[in-house]
Amino acid sequence: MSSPEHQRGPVTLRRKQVPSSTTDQRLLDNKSGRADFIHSDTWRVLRIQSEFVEGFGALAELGPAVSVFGSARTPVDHPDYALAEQLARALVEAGFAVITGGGPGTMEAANKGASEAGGVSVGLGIELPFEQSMNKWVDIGVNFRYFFARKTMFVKYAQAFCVLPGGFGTLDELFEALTLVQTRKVTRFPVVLIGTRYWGGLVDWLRETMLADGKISEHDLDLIQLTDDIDEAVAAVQSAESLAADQATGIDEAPVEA
Ligand SMILES: C/C(=C\CNc1ncnc2c1ncn2[C@@H]1O[C@H](COP(=O)(O)O)[C@@H](O)[C@H]1O)CO
Repeated sequence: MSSPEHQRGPVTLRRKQVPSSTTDQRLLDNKSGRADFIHSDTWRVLRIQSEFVEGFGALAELGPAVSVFGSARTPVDHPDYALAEQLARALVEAGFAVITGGGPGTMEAANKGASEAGGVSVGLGIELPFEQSMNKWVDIGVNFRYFFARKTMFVKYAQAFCVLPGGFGTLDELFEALTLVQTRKVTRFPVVLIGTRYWGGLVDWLRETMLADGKISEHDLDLIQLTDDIDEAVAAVQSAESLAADQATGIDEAPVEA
């Protein structure tokens, strides 16, 4: 007598592996009332997947865009707030949408500048342990539970990064971008630091300590541009197209370092 056989999608189950119920039956049964599965990694994978689906869906038709980073703590009356507004306005005038973290401070300023200039003002919000809402200048907002899904969007939908003075969050975003470009995980794109007084010390340290100690190459430092001038920042952003074209033709090729 042949043993019972059960097909579960591509999987064949025999003997003791044959289940006593069908997949549909298990799906529709809710008798146990248990809900702890929502805290399992398997369920989280689906939530993570849905963040990518929603993010890609919301931003797929965005067009050319620049991600603008900077401190969540910049007060409205701080010169950096005005600088971020001015930068976003100039980016919109140059034909770019502006993407921020959707929060307060510099993010709010950039969204305000972009929205008031009639451009597309995007906020990629993040769920935080304390109450936090998207700033009122965001016109397309997507909220994320997971930092890494959100960070993918900043890179995927931007032609360049502009980085205003900021803290840990800003540095994280800056160095993630630089690492992605350095390791050629993304096509080379401009990373513009705005604020020579604030960033100058960091750039000096990168050159005098990190480069001098052989932890990065001269070519890696060339990825960063430092300026106080908004027009210069926008021009650097606009160089993204020619950078991409150079890379496609191999002009920008530097040897991959071991
Ligand atoms: C701490 C405060 C608000 C936090 N709210 C944030 N909302 C959205 N995005 C944020 C927030 N805080 C950090 N980020 C991301 O990091 C960058 C700013 O971090 P920094 O440490 O302030 O430099 C920013 O670009 C965001 O993407 C205060 O109310």
